[in-house]
Amino acid sequence: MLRVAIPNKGSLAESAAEMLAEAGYRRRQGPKDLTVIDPTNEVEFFFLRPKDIAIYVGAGTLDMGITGRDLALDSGAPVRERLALGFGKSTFRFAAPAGADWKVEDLHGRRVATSYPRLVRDHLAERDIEAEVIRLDGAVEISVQLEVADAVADVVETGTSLRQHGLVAFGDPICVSEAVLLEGESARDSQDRAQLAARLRGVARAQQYLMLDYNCPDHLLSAAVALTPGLESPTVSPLAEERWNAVRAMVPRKDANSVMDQLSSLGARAILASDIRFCRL
Ligand SMILES: Nc1ncnc2c1ncn2[C@@H]1O[C@H](COP(=O)(O)OP(=O)(O)OP(=O)(O)O)[C@@H](O)[C@H]1O
Ligand SMILES: O=P(O)(O)OC[C@H]1O[C@H](OP(=O)(O)OP(=O)(O)O)[C@H](O)[C@@H]1O
Ligand SMILES: [Mg+2]
Repeated sequence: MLRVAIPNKGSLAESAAEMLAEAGYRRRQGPKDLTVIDPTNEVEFFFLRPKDIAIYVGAGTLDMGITGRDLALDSGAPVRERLALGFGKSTFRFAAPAGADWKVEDLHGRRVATSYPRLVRDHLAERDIEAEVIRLDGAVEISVQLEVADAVADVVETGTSLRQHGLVAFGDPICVSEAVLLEGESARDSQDRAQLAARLRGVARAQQYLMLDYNCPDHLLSAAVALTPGLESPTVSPLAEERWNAVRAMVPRKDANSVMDQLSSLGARAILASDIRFCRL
């Protein structure tokens, strides 16, 4: 039976559980359950702290795990990414009090507070910057105000937390992160690992697209098809109304509104977008 770690709480827990349920796996019954066996799919899930997941997978006691790329790197565990999952996106950045033009070199001889000490130490060491790294468990942004640090390195999603504490990010991102499916660095591939990865890929890819349906007269069809080429090519079927067609094509979710605007200006009608829940592409 494949043994898989997933986050039991925190930012990634809900989306990871949703994605696995969409992929056809069994959910846990209660929020305190630490394991669930899915006999149909022959998988046992372990609900662990996201920070610890790479350690279990790296040690080989669990076969695969879902956690953040930044957390996996910070753990130093011997793991590799099998698949990026497209949620839990964030950057991991240095930040310091607003009003000065901070550069990474300015951290030399200063104190940097973070919950990701290995990631920060490695990044600074690569640049020959000697700074004192102060490890905190959370609420890192307040540490400058409370004078235990001169700067921080923390997860930035919207940037609200930094702004609220008078901090500005500087330097290149230390890490661009998202949730990932991990496996041991030297793990041999197997059918059950491949199946979990393929199913999660099916959900992750589906979430990147929408299905567009619209009606279009013959004389606009080639222009409309150029706007919605689909993956291979769109499905075009005749409508009962003469010289009209129904067109169906997948479009990248991020482009969907702009494509719909363009189709509408072109003269397409009844333009509908719908979610694709999972797929095999
Ligand atoms: N807004 C966010 N805040 C924190 N982590 C985020 C955010 N967006 C994405 N993440 C990712 O979630 C992971 C951190 O999850 P984790 O559960 O450890 O922290 P948390 O959400 O701050 O929860 P807690 O502090 O309650 O344990 C990292 O991979 C991080 O990049
Ligand atoms: O850029 P933003 O959208 O503001 O999100 C990033 C913030 O959210 C997280 O904190 P969380 O609420 O998890 O608290 P913590 O720092 O105690 O973990 C993270 O550590 C940042 O502080
Ligand atoms: Mg946190």
